[in-house]
Amino acid sequence: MQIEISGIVCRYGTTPAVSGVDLTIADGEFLALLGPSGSGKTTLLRTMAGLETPEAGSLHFGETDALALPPNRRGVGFVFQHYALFKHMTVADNIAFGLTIRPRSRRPGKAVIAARVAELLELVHLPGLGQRYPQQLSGGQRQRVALARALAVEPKILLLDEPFGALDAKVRTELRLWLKELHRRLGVTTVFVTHDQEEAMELADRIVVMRAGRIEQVGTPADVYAAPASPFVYGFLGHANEIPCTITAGVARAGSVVLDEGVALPDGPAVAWFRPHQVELAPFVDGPALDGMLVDLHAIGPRARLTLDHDGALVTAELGVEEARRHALAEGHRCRWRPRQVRVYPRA
Ligand SMILES: Nc1ncnc2c1ncn2[C@@H]1O[C@H](COP(=O)(O)OP(=O)(O)OP(=O)(O)O)[C@@H](O)[C@H]1O
Repeated sequence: MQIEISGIVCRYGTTPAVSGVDLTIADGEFLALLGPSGSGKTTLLRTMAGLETPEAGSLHFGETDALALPPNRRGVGFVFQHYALFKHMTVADNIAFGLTIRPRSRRPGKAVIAARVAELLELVHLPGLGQRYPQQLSGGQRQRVALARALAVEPKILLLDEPFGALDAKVRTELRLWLKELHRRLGVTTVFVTHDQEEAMELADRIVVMRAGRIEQVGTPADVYAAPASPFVYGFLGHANEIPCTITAGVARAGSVVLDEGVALPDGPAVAWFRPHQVELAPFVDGPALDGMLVDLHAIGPRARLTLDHDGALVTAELGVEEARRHALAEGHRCRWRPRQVRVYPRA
């Protein structure tokens, strides 16, 4: 089911939460809403579910005006961060819940519901656990039950609000892969909220980066990572370094080092951003370098992480442990370095 969001504005009292969002989500797409706390992700998701009413804008699911429908008529399945399972019901009854509360005319018979529950338990890899209660399951298992419950009513749209937020890192990673596979099999249009850029990168077909109630950038994970539209997006997608630079006729320089030769910005001061793995240490084959004092050096598995003090700004570099060893580095040493690649933005 395609989702068409146009000019959505939401406010809590006088607090703006979503300030004019336009977005088209394709049928079958897996879309991540990514952004810092308070950027409006959850409010936008809840608006799609019908749990918030926007003060302006329109929302269509296919040709249908979704805002004209109550939540239970929108054909959406919803999963929250904290497994909102009914504690006094078995896993099977939890999963069946959405079907059993349907009006008699649309309610399937008991045998059909039991078969559907068994099928969903298989789907979420929990066969045979239907008679347990939620407290007899691990956190990861409870989230899978929550997902099975959301899927029971065969939603056209699945809305997930930090579904793995409360779980530990290992279980999160497992469930991510599992969710990706599930989405591939079912093809349900899925929108999920996360503030974890790695989760968004790994799962989503497209990422919507939100900031203060607005969309800052929309694109595939590769696009957003390779070409962040703003320093905000750049900084949000992973560890980032920034150094001042000067632009002259489209060439960005820091000291005598040419950082980029094709900058579409006017002459004058600007800021060059780069990632730790894009830092190169001398000896280079050729060319000038920047100066830095090594203030910290430690290895994390096969990678070495260095912190350089460059004119009072701290720059993080990351290289292979072997390469770091070849440079015979030690804290307190001066290094010559340069970024291999940068993105240049106007000075804020
Ligand atoms: N029930 C509420 N009452 C008043 N203000 C609210 C309410 N819910 C959210 N807000 C405010 O609306 C803004 C957007 O909140 P929202 O929860 O949508 O952001 P978010 O990006 O999902 O954040 P998080 O990642 O922390 O969940 C914030 O300023 C928040 O403080």
